[in-house]
Amino acid sequence: MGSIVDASNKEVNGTASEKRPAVIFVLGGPGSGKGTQCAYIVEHFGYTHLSAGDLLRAEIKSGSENGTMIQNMIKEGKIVPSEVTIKLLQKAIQENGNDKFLIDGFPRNEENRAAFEKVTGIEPKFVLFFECPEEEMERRLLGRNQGREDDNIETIRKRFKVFLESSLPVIQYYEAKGKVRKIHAAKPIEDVFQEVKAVFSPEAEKVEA
Ligand SMILES: Nc1ncnc2c1ncn2[C@@H]1O[C@H](COP(=O)(O)OP(=O)(O)OP(=O)(O)O)[C@@H](O)[C@H]1O
Ligand SMILES: Nc1ccn([C@@H]2O[C@H](COP(=O)(O)O)[C@@H](O)[C@H]2O)c(=O)n1
Ligand SMILES: [Mg+2]
Repeated sequence: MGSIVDASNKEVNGTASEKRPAVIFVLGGPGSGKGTQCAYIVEHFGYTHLSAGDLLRAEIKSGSENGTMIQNMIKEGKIVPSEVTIKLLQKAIQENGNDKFLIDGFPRNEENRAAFEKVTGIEPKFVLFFECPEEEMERRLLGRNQGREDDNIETIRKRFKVFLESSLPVIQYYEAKGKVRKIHAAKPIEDVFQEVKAVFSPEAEKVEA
């Protein structure tokens, strides 16, 4: 697996057109537990986890020409132009041998969603949506302690606003298509994973097919 095809299934990168990878979008507010649960899904169900935020942070560290722009956007809780994020996701998919991916924190707005679909022709199998109250997400982010420049109260409030205004409409778009699998995320990590596991069980996946 590895090459990316456009919507007409023509080759875009890599070798001749191959089957598109299976993609699950993992969405939810900042601090809802997306990364934490993705790590468990990887362990139990063999997916590869790609976090859009992690890819953008790695791009800053790499000294790329886009680094300063990305850093400023992240500090302000803003959404980086789709072109930049999609290139990073495409590269990560291409470089990986797996054929099934969890794409965490993407699409973050309508522009992300439409551009990804247009460029890759990939429709998500389903969307995992971690629903969590803001007060709980705020508590988690302020206690995360991973040295993230956006885990301060000022930026957290901006991220919540962007989530409500730009990301929720994307979830509603997929809801209308019957693709959203909602998870109640304001529970202990293990309890959340029990709910996640049910979505990934072979029986549940059969219904998706
Ligand atoms: N169910 C939970 N209960 C309590 N704490 C949790 C739970 N899930 C995750 N956490 C903790 O909350 C913090 C945020 O979790 P995580 O990084 O998984 O969230 P996220 O949705 O990926 O956030 P972001 O959008 O900012 O990347 C971490 O410190 C994590 O250990
Ligand atoms: N599709 C995306 C995803 C993320 N960003 C930027 O990165 C920040 C951190 O994202 P996390 O998922 O790790 O919380 C986010 O606030 C955005 O600034 C983006 O632009 N586009
Ligand atoms: Mg995360």
